[in-house]
Amino acid sequence: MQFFPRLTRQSSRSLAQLLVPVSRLGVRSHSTFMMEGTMSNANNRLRLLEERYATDVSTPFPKQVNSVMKALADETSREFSNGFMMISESQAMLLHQLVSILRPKKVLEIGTFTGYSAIAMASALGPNASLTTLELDPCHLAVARRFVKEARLDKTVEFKQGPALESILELVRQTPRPQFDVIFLDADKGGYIKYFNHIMESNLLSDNGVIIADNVLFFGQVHQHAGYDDPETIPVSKNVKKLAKKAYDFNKYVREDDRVEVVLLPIFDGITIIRKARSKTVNSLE
Ligand SMILES: C[S@@+](CC[C@H](N)C(=O)[O-])C[C@H]1O[C@@H](n2cnc3c(N)ncnc32)[C@H](O)[C@@H]1O
Repeated sequence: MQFFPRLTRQSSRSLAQLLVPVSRLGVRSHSTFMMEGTMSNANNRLRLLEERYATDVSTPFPKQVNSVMKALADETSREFSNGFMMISESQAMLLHQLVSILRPKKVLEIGTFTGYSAIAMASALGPNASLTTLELDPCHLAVARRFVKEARLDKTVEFKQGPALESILELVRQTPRPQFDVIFLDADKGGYIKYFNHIMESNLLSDNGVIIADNVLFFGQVHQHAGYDDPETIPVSKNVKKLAKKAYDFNKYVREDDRVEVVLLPIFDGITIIRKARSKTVNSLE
């Protein structure tokens, strides 16, 4: 049940090369690799190097957004003490790739922060497609708006400021009621079950749509709630433990909900991909 790859005997020779301060790795902070202080683990350092390698050999974002995204990531890491909330570059590349494959007409993001994931997804949308993103904090939103404009995506991205639940209810009241083909769930972990239920009950997810829920292995702590003891566990704050428990509850909840089928991927900080169970879709033959 290891999230990070274990070092083998052969790879241990290169361990010395990995024992460098994280600051010298030239990486920015993000949610994938935990907060400072948990970086003492050699496996984590290996993972950071792999992340850099992975982005190097992946197709960069389209030219018109690439430099904007770099500037946004730099500013977020520099100006926000909680900059680690932003997804990593390779996770952003994955979202961009998924949107390119799925070709959604409508995307909903719950948890904008400074707009990094919104730009990653919106820059993959086709003409006439749109992304709506929900954010509580006006300071986060101000940065997001500025960079979305800079990326020339301001006609594609719609922002809604306020508690996500209120914005979801506002969407439910719209006529016609929108349906989303991709929903990226990345706000307060304690709200995940509530948001998921409103999405399902109000039919905000299209029949072939997907919900992508982030941080479902919250800082490597969630599996421990399920009784998977990790002898190398790193002490974490009460708050991290509390939020991990919320992620644990969400994972259990969606797994037991027969309206949906789910797969939890042990990549990044854990992502779950959720779709409607075939028997529950309008076009079902059953
Ligand atoms: C993990 S960050 C989102 C990161 C973003 N998707 C990215 O990759 O850059 C979570 C965001 O959700 C926002 N948030 C927290 N609680 C919220 C709520 N109840 N309603 C709306 N947004 C909320 C936070 O202010 C924060 O900006």
